[in-house]
Amino acid sequence: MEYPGNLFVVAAPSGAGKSSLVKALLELDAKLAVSISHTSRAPRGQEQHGREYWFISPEEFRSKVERGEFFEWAEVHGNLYGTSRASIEERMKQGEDVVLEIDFQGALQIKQLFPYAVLVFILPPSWDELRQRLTRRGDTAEEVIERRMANARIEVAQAHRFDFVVVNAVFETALFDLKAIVHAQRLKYASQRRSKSTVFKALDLP
Ligand SMILES: Nc1nc2c(ncn2[C@@H]2O[C@H](COP(=O)(O)OP(=O)(O)O)[C@@H](O)[C@H]2O)c(=O)[nH]1
Ligand SMILES: Nc1ncnc2c1ncn2[C@@H]1O[C@H](COP(=O)(O)OP(=O)(O)O)[C@@H](O)[C@H]1O
Repeated sequence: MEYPGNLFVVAAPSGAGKSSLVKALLELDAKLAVSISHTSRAPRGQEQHGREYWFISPEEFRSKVERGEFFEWAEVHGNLYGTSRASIEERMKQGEDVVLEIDFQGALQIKQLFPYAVLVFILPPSWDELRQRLTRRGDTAEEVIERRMANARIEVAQAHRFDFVVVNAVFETALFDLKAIVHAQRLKYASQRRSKSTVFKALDLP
């Protein structure tokens, strides 16, 4: 499948800082939009239906899977998550850029479907720091933290299948790396079209 916009996929073990980094990236870059996923997990804290996720029941999720409404879906930490076609197709058809913040299984499914998608894996600087971030966030029970730490080892073992790996030690440095990846991809894509105006647009020099 091919659409005219760029597609960026960001994955990371839980607590590595993916949501904070993508949020900061979106604030800096008005041309990027994040896709809102569907999930069968219950909302946490201040989360709102249609803002962080579309929260639906496991039964609704399964019937959407059967109707072929997802580009990809996966079970993560015991809950179901998926990227619906409706959430990104329209935007991509318009040639706009989309970021998917999903787990590594979903990222690899997206790469099969959209070989031009740019896959970025966010790494924590150490296992200890990952545990501390999960604990500091304060919304995750101790036994859940243990499960996430165990999953993190499985997830990090897949990092070599990604196009880029960004280490989130110092937040601003990791954000800078992400910005560089987005910029480079835009430029590469624009130059493939061999038009000066698209190259200038990608460089923010319209
Ligand atoms: N495959 C897939 N994974 C998703 C999707 N949406 C979120 N995830 C992943 O599901 C995992 C759990 O997310 P969440 O429940 O928000 O918890 P968090 O890891 O603490 O932020 C994270 O790795 C997300 O990236 C999706 O649409 N598809
Ligand atoms: N570079 C960093 N240094 C220290 N803490 C960070 C850094 N990046 C993110 N955090 C913090 O770590 C916790 C997990 O980040 P979050 O973005 O929720 O992770 P994820 O979406 O990957 O689960 C949050 O409390 C966040 O503020």
